[in-house]
This record gives sequence, structure tokens and C-alpha cells, in this order.
Amino acid sequence: MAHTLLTEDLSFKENPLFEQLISDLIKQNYSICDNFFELKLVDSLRERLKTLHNHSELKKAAIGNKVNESISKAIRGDYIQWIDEQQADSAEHLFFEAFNTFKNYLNMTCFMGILHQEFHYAVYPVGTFYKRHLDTFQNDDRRKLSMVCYLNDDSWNKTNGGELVIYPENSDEVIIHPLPGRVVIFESQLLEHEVRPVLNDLRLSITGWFKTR
Ligand SMILES: O=C(O)CCC(=O)C(=O)O
Ligand SMILES: [Fe+2]
Repeated sequence: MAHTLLTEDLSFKENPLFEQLISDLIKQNYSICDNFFELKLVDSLRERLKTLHNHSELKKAAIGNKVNESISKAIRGDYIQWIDEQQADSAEHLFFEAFNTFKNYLNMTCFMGILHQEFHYAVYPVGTFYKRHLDTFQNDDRRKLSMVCYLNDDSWNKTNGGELVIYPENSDEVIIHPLPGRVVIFESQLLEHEVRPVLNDLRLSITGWFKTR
């Protein structure tokens, strides 16, 4: 009996990166992580997104069926493509593996009850933005955590704009540059945020959500 208990205890391995993310989320409802992925994986995902973009396979993002296109355009200007986990290429497979590991860790340590996830590529061309919003605005309160992964390369300059701005309720806005490999995770139901206009270059990312049932 004692032996069983011991092996069960050892089967859980604390992950310092995930612990940091979780403690940030508890403290401030968001976390910024610059070493979630290996940069080589970020390179592969960027190439995949650029290929999709060059083949015009991305679609103008919508904000709900009831809203007509011109209103939609005044709110967000990005182009997206959802990523099908079943059809993932090798880079996307590693991407899902990283987030599945994090999801299982959250469910094990924080009892978050995450059952589903969804991710899409996004491209913001020059002049596009996403006005201040909450990610649960489409009458879908299953979204618990929002995740954004930036795929720009080293040549991304802070003067390119396209900052993510997070608006915590009781403190100053937080301005986050979309730097290569950076991952931002935040509480979908609590934090309003926006993407400031892109002034130069293409802003590349993957955005996703962990959802309860
Ligand atoms: O790309 C970002 O920084 C945030 C995107 C976003 O807010 C969204 O897709 O809901
Ligand atoms: Fe959002």
C-alpha cells in the first residue's frame, strides 16, 4: 500500500514553466511567456502560416453571424484559418502536444475542467487591428483561457505597431509586443484587450482557447 502511494506521488512531475504561468494567472489573470516553444518550432509554424497566406487560404475573420461585414471590418481586420488537430502537419503536431500537456497539467493541478480547445492562425496586414473586446462576446461562455502565440521573426520591430493591449480591471493597461515565440495566456472572461493597428509588415500569430463544456 505504502509502495503504491509512493509511485503515485512520483508520477506527477512539477513543471516550473507551467507553475509560473499558473501563478501569474492567479495573481493578475494573464501571463507572458517567452520560452513556451522552441524557436525552431516557431520558425516552422511561421513558414506554414506564410504558405497559407501566399496561397490565399486564410479567410476574413468574422465576429458573429448577425453582424454585417462592414461593421465586422470596423472591429477586426485579421485573416484566419482554424487548425484541425486531426490534420496537423509535424510542426502543428508539436504545437498541439505542448498545449495538450499544459491543458492536462491545468486540469490536474487547478481542476479547471478544460474539455475542448480551438486554435486558428491569424494574419494582420498593415492597417488592420482588433478593437477592444472580451473573447466571450459571442454568447459562448465556455472559453476559459485565451492563448496567443506570436510567429513573427527577429526582424519584427516595435515600431511596427500591432501591440496587444490588455486592460486589467484595477490596474494600468499592459502593452505587449508580438515578439517571436512569445505566448500570452489570459482569462477569457475577465480581461478586455485589443490589437493596435499594424503600421508595417505582416503580424503573424496563432490564437486559441481552452474551453469547458
Ligand atoms: O493577436 C492578438 O494579440 C489577440 C487576438 C485576439 O484578441 C483574438 O483573436 O480574439
Ligand atoms: Fe481576443
